[in-house]
Amino acid sequence: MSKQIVQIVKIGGNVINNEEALNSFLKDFSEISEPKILVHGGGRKATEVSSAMGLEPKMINGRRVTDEATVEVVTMVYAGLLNKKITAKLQSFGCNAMGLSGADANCILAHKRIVKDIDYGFAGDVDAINSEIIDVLLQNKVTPVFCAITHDKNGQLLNTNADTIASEVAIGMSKLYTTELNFVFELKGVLESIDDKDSVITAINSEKYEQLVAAGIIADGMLPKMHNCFNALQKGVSKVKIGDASLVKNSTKLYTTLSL
Ligand SMILES: Nc1ncnc2c1ncn2[C@@H]1O[C@H](COP(=O)(O)OP(=O)(O)O)[C@@H](O)[C@H]1O
Ligand SMILES: CC(=O)N[C@@H](CCC(=O)OP(=O)(O)O)C(=O)O
Repeated sequence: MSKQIVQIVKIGGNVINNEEALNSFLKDFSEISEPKILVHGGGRKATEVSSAMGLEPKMINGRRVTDEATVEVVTMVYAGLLNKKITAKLQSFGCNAMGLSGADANCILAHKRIVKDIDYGFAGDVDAINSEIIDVLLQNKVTPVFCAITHDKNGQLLNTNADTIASEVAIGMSKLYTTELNFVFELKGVLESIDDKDSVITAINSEKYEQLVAAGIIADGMLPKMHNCFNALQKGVSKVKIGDASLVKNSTKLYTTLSL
């Protein structure tokens, strides 16, 4: 018997910061009939709040350098304000959402990110997804809403790229379901030219990806996003798409599909 489909949708910080776009996206998301999981970022809001508090935001290769003060700010912004706001909005659209960090029910276990020559501070890389507990929620028609905060089981919270969380949750759930992963952001897809918002590259495989990186066409936050897309495909996720909010409504043919 074929496995049931679960839709994993990741929403980025630029859409979250636009109240109208966020409401419209969440309404469409709540209408997805299959079991679904939402993962949200909020990097833009965290940058605003950090700056207002006199902390200088620093990103390297699309990831935030997270010192002790910053991990407190991002926990307040991601696991507090944004996670609860999104959950409440989903409830208003009739979607029984439950907002979670990776520490809740040990859903997402991570370790401090160690990369040669770069100290990212309290940034996390994911080790394990508690797919059994997530499945209990799905079986009870509860929609998990994950923010970008994980933990290390020693009491340390870790700031974790939300694209990575989406991809790891999709991989983890692939044991039990056929998983489809959708990255929703403010553009229509991966663009050939960042100045031409309609120049969507509709299909990218691993070879094309390497060419696009070498040519500098894929940069900044798109680097970890694409890396996560291919990681997901290699580890059992069935479909990966990148596009704007119309992706969840199935109302557009213009988006990027990834393949190995
Ligand atoms: N070729 C490209 N196509 C689209 N976006 C790109 C490309 N290269 C770099 N980017 C940048 O990547 C950003 C998306 O990454 P990020 O900000 O991390 O997304 P999200 O909003 O999902 O968190 C885009 O806003 C854009 O500025
Ligand atoms: C370690 C790291 O980079 N964490 C990210 C988590 C939030 C995120 O990914 O938000 P977007 O999806 O809106 O970019 C950050 O703090 O920016």
